[in-house]
Amino acid sequence: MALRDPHGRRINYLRLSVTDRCNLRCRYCMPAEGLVKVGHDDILSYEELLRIARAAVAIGVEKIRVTGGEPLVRRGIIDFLQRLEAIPGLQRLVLTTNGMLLREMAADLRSAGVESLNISLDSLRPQTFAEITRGGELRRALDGIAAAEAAGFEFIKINVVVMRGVNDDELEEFAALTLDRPYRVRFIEYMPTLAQPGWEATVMPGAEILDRLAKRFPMADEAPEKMAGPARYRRIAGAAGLVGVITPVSCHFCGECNRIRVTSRGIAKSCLFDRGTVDLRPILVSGDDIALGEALRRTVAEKPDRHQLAESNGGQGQIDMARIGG
Ligand SMILES: Nc1nc2c(ncn2[C@@H]2O[C@H](COP(=O)(O)OP(=O)(O)OP(=O)(O)O)[C@@H](O)[C@H]2O)c(=O)[nH]1
Ligand SMILES: C[S@@+](CC[C@H](N)C(=O)[O-])C[C@H]1O[C@@H](n2cnc3c(N)ncnc32)[C@H](O)[C@@H]1O
Ligand code: SF4
Ligand code: SF4
Repeated sequence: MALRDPHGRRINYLRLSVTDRCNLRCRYCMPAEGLVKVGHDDILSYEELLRIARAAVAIGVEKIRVTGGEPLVRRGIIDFLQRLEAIPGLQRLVLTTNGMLLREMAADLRSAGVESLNISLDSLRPQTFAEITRGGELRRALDGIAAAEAAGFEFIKINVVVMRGVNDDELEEFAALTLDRPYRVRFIEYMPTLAQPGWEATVMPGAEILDRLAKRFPMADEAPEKMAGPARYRRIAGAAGLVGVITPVSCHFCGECNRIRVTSRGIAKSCLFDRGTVDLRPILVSGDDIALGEALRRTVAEKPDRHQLAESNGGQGQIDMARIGG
């Protein structure tokens, strides 16, 4: 029977963070010095992550998105993904990455059974890219995307966090990438996850982004994909790919929320912004996988109907994106 939360939403999607480490330090996600490192013993083993994934599938999860930190920096990730993909009942295994290691790993990800990739890319200009990521090399990210295509990943989703005054002058250039490539370029509203007074000035609302693009390109709405996340898409006339917006700040897409999250430290979260959490570690130690499923059901039962970002959390700095995985 389908898994539903108390608000009647069907929950079939788990975002599983496998590490909080990262090879970049994006300004909107991490402090300059990085996060206080969690010891290897505090991070769940692959065996434990697999038990959680199996328990989740047993209660109704059909799609798992592996995330981080940066998931590709964890050693042994390919073998783990292969085992994850083999879980009976799991329909879709997908992954979000910053692309830095795709040049070396894209082909193995494909063979491991990862169905599609979401790749973060916030600028097409080397200097802006380096500023946002605090030292990242644009060439590596672009080579990573090319390697993913060469490995057979077809509909690559490109995540662009739009920040007014930082990269909002590149919207049209990003949208133009979809003209002859089948990318899904998604413009994401910057979320105030780190303490930042005056964060509102940095957010460019999705509606404004679409208005800007409509001035330059003729576009039509596209139907959402199955088991999809929060992006809403349009297609520029004649384009191979799609442009989309993800609007966590200006527009509540919470009414269609379909997901729960588990961090690499074994904390199940009912909502990206909510502090209602269930610690899975004591249950993992007990070895009782039925209880693990029950704990995940409790997480679903605690899902709020929507986030309170605009009302309460904004600029307070309590959302640890790199640990939660977005
Ligand atoms: N507010 C909110 N933001 C989310 C949620 N899920 C993803 N996001 C944000 O959306 C952006 C893109 O996330 P991705 O990891 O690419 O995943 P997605 O777009 O949800 O995934 P698919 O639709 O499965 O491709 C990130 O900035 C996430 O933090 C959510 O449930 N709530
Ligand atoms: C936390 S990252 C983890 C996966 C991987 N390291 C990556 O960057 O794709 C997942 C997504 O969250 C997004 N994200 C992180 N902090 C954000 C913020 N403050 N506002 C909007 N999106 C954010 C990133 O751009 C990325 O697309
Ligand atoms: S957004 Fe992704 S790549 Fe950037 S610091 Fe956060 S985890 Fe790392
Ligand atoms: S903010 Fe929370 S309730 Fe809203 S879509 Fe995201 S996870 Fe779901």
